Amino acid sequence: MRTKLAAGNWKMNGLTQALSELSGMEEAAKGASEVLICPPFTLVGAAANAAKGIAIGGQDCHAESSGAHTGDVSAAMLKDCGATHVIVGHSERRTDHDERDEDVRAKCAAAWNAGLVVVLCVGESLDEREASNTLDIIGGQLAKSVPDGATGHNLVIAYEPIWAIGTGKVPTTDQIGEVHDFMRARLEKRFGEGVGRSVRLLYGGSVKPSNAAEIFAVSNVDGALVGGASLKAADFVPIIDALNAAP
Ligand SMILES: O=C[C@H](O)COP(=O)(O)O
Repeated sequence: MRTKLAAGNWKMNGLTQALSELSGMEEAAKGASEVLICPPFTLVGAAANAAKGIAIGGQDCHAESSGAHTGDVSAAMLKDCGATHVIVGHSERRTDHDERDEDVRAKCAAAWNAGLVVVLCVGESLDEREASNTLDIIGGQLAKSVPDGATGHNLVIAYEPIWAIGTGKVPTTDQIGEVHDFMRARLEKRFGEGVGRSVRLLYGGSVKPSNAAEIFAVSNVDGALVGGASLKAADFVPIIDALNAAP
């Protein structure tokens, strides 16, 4: 049985005052689902100290554990200040920082070396979907981005169609289910049924209180990676509640 996961990615949002939102999420986080918030680097340590019953993660890490990389943060540094998870391969990193699957793979391995759980993002562009290439793209990203050594404890995959991020556009539940079933099958084939069935698969892209329950009812959807609607407890709590109530 996979424990469901409600993950919030605050992206480049949040000053110190934003930490007050965490306390508003704590009651909902007592439910059956795990709750994870990934604030900007500047708030990771403070969030880890403040949060009760909520896991804290980074939004990226460097592939090396230390060295001359001005402005970067290593997985070991995230772990050291209280993070338990890290997002890697988000499409905004792939676009803004030209990250390729090989980079994502190296970051994932570095995070595992530091003892962090990785939330690894995959997803197709609108052009790729309209060309009916979605499953090829997702299959390629999974093959190239995920290192050997995955387990249900160290890896979470987030399917985030790029065209659905921050746009209010959401795939149909059939489209989400098709990709999630495909990812499950690919993970089972590569890592064996035991591991493949234990890796949690999140959906991300314009998840809101109004559509969360419908998305969480889709087969092989084990939770969500939520951007905008994770910034405020008033928006995120109904999503956590919907996940707690999901079949
Ligand atoms: O990491 C989160 C995703 O990019 C989704 O963002 P969004 O919920 O604002 O569409």
